[in-house]
Amino acid sequence: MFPCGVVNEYVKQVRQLACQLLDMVGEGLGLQDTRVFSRLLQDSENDSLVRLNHYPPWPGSDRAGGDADREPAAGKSRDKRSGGRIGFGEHSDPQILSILRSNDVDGLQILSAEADDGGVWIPVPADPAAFYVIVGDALQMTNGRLVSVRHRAMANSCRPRTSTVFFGAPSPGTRITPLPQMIRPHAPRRYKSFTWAEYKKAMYSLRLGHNRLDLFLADPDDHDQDSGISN
Ligand SMILES: O=C(O)CCC(=O)C(=O)O
Ligand SMILES: [Fe+2]
Repeated sequence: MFPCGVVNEYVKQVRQLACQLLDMVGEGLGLQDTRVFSRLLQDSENDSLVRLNHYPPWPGSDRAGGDADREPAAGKSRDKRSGGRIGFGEHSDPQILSILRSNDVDGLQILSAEADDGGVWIPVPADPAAFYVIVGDALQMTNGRLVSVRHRAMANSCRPRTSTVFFGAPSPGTRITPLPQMIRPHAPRRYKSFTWAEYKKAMYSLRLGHNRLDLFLADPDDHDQDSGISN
C-alpha cells in the first residue's frame, strides 16, 4: 500500500489537472464563466474519490479469446464475442471527469459511438506515462455537447494490470441541469434537473452497465426553466 501522504499529494495534483481540463472545456464551449465546472471539484463538500483497481494475471493467455474454453475466475465474466475475460464490466463513469493512470499492462477498452450493432470495443494501449481522461455522465449537462464514454477493462494478460482513477464529482447537494447557454432551438433541453445525491441513488439501484441518464431524459413538453448548475 502507498503511504497516506503520497496518496493525498497525488489526489491534490490530479484534482488540479482535472480542474485545468474542465476550465479548458468551459473555454472551448464559449462559456462566459469558464470555471463553472472546476468550481464543483473545488467545493469543500465535493464528492470526488479515488479508486485503485487490480486485475490479477490470467496465466497462459495474453490475448482476448486465447483461452476461451477455460472457466473464468470467480466473479469474472466473458465477452460474448471475443471470449476474453472481463475485469471491470461495461459502464460509464457517473461523475464529471475521471483521470486514469495505469501500469504498462493493456486492458482498457472504449465503446465506439452508439451504433445499431451495439458499437465496437476499441482497445486503448496502456502507457504508464500518460493520463487518460474520461468524460463522466455529469458532463452531459453540457446538454450532450460532451458525452460520457462507455468503457470497460479486460483482464486477459499474464501480468497484473493496475489502474488508479480519480473521479471528480460535485457535492451531494449540487443541482445539475443543462446549462442555459447549451439549450438552443436546434438543441432542445435533453435532461431533467437532479442533484448529485439523487443521481447516485439512482445509480446504486441499477446495474453497472445501465445507461442511468436515460432515467433523466427531459420530457419534450417539459418547459421547466430551471437550468444551470447550483449548489
Ligand atoms: O482499470 C481500468 O482501466 C478501468 C477502470 C474503470 O473504468 C473504473 O474504475 O471506473
Ligand atoms: Fe470507469
